[in-house]
Amino acid sequence: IFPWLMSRLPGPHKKALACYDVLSDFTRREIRMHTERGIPEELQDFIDFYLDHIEKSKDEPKSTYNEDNMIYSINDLFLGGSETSSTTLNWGLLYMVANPDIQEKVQKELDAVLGPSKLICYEDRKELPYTNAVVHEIQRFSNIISVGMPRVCVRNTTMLGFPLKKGTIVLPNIASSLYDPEQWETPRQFNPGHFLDKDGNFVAQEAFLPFSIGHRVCLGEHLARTELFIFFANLLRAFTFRLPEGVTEINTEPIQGGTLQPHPYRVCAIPR
Ligand code: HEM
Repeated sequence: IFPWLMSRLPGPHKKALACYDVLSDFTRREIRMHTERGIPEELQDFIDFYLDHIEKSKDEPKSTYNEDNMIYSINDLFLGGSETSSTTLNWGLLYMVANPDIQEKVQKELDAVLGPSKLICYEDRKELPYTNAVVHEIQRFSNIISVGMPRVCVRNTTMLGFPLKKGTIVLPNIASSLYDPEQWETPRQFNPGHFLDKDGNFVAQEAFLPFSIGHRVCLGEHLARTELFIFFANLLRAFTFRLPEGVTEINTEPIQGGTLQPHPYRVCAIPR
């Protein structure tokens, strides 16, 4: 909120700021490599498109397209796009260890539908309703964001009948939809049945909002959904996940932080 002040105050945030600088240096080097090779006729990636846009809007005095903003945007994609997906998968493996019957059912479905050498793609989810339901339930139950990004009302308004004054800060409570007892049969239990009808077909749910909703909905939603499905299905096709010998307790309580993380845990990945 006060970047100038924060960079001068001592404290643990200094480490985070130093990591951010390392990331920015990496991004700056990538941009330099692009400018040195020149913008190709056929634009290849995000940096090419952004550089092209800086060039096209250079005569617009109010343009916000500049190198600093490009660095912030690229860093946002790295930060928003890496920890979220890996934390969700981290939860997913923990839930599989805690629910070996569900893990086995996913593996049976994968074995029955996919050939052993077939590369798994996102389209396959249509033939794999149970696996798809499990991936959705991992996201619902782990609720990694829990409270979304703050919003400020730009004018006086009402929400669900409550008056809100201009300037009021509103925090979307994502957990309230992911755990809503009126929307989910067993909101506080890991239950892939939340996304299945009585015949075992996948059913999308309106209250499933881990990526939030509206104009500023997660930009990487589609990428994240694709990654989660493909990574999870590949992991369960190749391995069975079990607790190491002698370990009997599983802690599924989250550590509070930027995202809700599982406590560090050990599992055995047994090749199938
Ligand atoms: C499991 C994975 C992910 C979850 C649960 C998630 C969740 C969210 C949520 C709740 C928001 C806030 C939306 C709002 O302000 O209302 C958000 C924003 C955003 N996410 Fe994700 N995200 C995930 C993966 C990704 C990936 C893979 C990328 C990109 C590579 C990404 C990029 C972004 C960006 C750029 C924003 C800001 C959008 C804006 O303010 O307009 N996210 N995400």
